[in-house]
Amino acid sequence: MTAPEGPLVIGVDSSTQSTKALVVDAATGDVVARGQAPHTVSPGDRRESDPEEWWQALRTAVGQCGRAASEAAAVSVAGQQHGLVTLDAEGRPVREALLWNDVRSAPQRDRLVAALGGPKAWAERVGSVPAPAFTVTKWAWLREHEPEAARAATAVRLPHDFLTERLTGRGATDRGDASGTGWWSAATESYDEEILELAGLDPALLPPVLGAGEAAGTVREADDGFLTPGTLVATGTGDNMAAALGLGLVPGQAVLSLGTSGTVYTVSTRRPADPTGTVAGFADARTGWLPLACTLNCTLAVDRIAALLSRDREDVEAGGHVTALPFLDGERTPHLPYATGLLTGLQHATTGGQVLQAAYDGAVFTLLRALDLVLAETGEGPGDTPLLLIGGGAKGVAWRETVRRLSGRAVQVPAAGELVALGAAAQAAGLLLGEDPAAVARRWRTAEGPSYEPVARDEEALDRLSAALDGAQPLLGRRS
Ligand SMILES: Nc1ncnc2c1ncn2[C@@H]1O[C@H](COP(=O)(O)OP(=O)(O)O)[C@@H](O)[C@H]1O
Ligand SMILES: O=C(CO)[C@@H](O)[C@H](O)COP(=O)(O)O
Repeated sequence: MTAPEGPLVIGVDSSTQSTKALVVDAATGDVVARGQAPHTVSPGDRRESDPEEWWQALRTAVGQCGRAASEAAAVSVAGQQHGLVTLDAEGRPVREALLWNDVRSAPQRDRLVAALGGPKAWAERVGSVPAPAFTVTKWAWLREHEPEAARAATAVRLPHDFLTERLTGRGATDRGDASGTGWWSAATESYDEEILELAGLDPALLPPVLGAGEAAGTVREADDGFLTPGTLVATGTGDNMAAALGLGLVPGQAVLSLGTSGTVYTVSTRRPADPTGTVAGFADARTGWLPLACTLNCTLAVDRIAALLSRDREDVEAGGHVTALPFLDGERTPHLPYATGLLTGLQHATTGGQVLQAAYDGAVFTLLRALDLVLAETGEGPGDTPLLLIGGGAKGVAWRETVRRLSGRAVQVPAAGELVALGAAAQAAGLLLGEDPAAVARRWRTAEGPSYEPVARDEEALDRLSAALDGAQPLLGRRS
């Protein structure tokens, strides 16, 4: 390997299933070392993970990068959004973190939405109508179901700022991830005291929200050698905000990310405020906005259906009229927290491969429907640049071909696979070099990769999926 041209920086992606770490040459964007360590998520209706495991996974993944990691001059941590981390006075988790895909807080969500005056009030004030994913609903759930745990919390954090604090010893968060809590107002760009009061959360438990380009601190002495004490630590951000940075995204470009969650988003200079709640009006990790829609059932749901059918995930077949809405664990987009999966149109002639293809179609359909609304929030047209396909699923041919067939758009798959970790690395490089991190990523050419021409949109499948969703609303919306 050639010697790096510039200083080294570390980008960390602490997402739902694993932590990934990259050591990157800040001058060229070349990845000089990488590491990865898995996370455990509790099964059943709980979606919880131990923050201590994230910390150990971060140490393992960075440790796998070897000497390059200890030579790095700056580091940044991006994390799965929304998770509720509660800490005691010693900085230890009071209990496991409640994750973004845990829908048990749906009743608390409904009560909070009503208490502030309904969806429109939330959209105008916070930028988003909270889904049960949002941290504020999880805090309300905790206070109701485990009041002793809520009382024991002396600090409330998001996943990425918990990890950043472990590195620096100082609490801090950023506007991007703060915008997914539900208690940060997009209108005033500050914590909303009325909402905190409604949720029963003392603002003193929250970290300061740092501005774009500020440092969270430096790696503290106590950290026994896996990073060099004094290394600069950037604010970090939510994983979707980091991927937007990592792609150097500009208004007019749209992203479809296929991971544990499915997300569609773009960046915008206009502050989003969608009262239907489909589009979350997140802040980005700079000074702009990140209108985004998120589904709960993406790669894991389709992989589960492949496993039920005993098929490889690529073993799909075209044809037939089977329709699947793979809402295995409730769904966020559309807002159907109590939904379960639906299969309709099965016939004697239906094959297993067609059922699997139907699951892909169902997962992609909900994302593409939401993408139209995401783009509408920017006030600009749909744009004619290719749809950027990222996340673990972007490696799959079945995913890519389903997106092409149901979108009718050109699709580009960035060759750089780890856009969240790269975005965090770009943030670290931006801090170190005094540059805009998105400009750093554009200089690194992270979005480049094979492009696939548009194909005719499969209107028949889209109509069938729309009809199935509309027809099944009463069934899918019911609380069992
Ligand atoms: N070669 C592949 N083809 C299709 N899907 C893949 C491939 N490799 C990984 N995946 C999918 O990627 C998912 C993980 O994506 P990732 O973006 O890393 O998740 P997260 O960030 O939510 O932890 C897995 O659930 C798996 O289904
Ligand atoms: O809740 C959201 C976005 O609002 C999710 O996108 C989470 O941020 C989790 O991301 P992955 O682990 O699937 O990347």
